[in-house]
Amino acid sequence: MMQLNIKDETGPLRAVILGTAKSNGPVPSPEEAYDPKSLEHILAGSYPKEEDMIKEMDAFAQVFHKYGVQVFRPEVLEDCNQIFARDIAFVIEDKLFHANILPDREREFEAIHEVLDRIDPNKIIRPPEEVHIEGGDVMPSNDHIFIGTYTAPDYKNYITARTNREAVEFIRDMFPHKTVKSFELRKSNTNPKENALHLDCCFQPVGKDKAILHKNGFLVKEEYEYLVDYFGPDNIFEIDKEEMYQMFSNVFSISPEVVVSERNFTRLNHWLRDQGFTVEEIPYAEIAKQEGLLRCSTMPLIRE
Ligand SMILES: NC(=[NH2+])NCCC[C@H](N)C(=O)O
Repeated sequence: MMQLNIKDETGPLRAVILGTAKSNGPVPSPEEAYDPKSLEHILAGSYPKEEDMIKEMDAFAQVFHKYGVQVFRPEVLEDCNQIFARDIAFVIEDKLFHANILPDREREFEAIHEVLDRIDPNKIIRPPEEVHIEGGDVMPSNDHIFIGTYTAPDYKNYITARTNREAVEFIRDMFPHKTVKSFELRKSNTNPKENALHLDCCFQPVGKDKAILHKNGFLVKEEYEYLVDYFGPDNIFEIDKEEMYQMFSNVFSISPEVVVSERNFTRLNHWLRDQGFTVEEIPYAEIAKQEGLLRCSTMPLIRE
């Protein structure tokens, strides 16, 4: 049996699910897109090629190998986009939550059965149907859990709004001893520069006390300021609209000292090194075209 353990975003990683770009399917039609950045590339004829994305994910797997992390891959389903393992499930402490994801993406969950079979069934939890929640919006931080959400009355008009009010209440009930703090995120179905698809598209803790943050991703000023206060203004790396579009906040921590980042994120990688981090740079610009990056492609199972 596998003992799940996730308390934060940066503890030393021991086991992870890494998505796969194999049999990703044909280029979707504009109507099939469920995020504005994919839509942009579908319309421009620059949608990423499977072979290029496979290479990028191989480079990511190599880094895990280098650090001795146990890596699970989903079973490859035919013509199914399984890159973003983050959203289909998430682990908090010793429980794995089966996300109530966008119906277009539901098939992806069954493909992680190799991992599910190793987990005590009592530790696998499926929230009730009315709870919409995806792992990209959920971030445990020791005695806190941060959740990205969208609760305005036009929620159902946004295919980019994936985590609802019921989800915040559900997580609160599950973890009564933790502070569950929610953040209203800016949503756009058509403009990727005005869309924080998930919380990890505008915010990401790094190390023990630092964070990458994008102000415009948040709809409520006080909620953004809560995070600035939580980490302290000097510990925040604020990114602009263009950097958020490139997904600067979607890097991935292997430990409090080691961050995997995209090789073109010059300003961020420089800052990280200045702060004493080891930065493992890999190419991930093709996958970035689908509005997800490194954190989105992983689903951590065990951190120490
Ligand atoms: N955790 C994330 N930010 N995941 C990104 C998922 C991107 C994917 N195109 C979607 O719209 O579902």
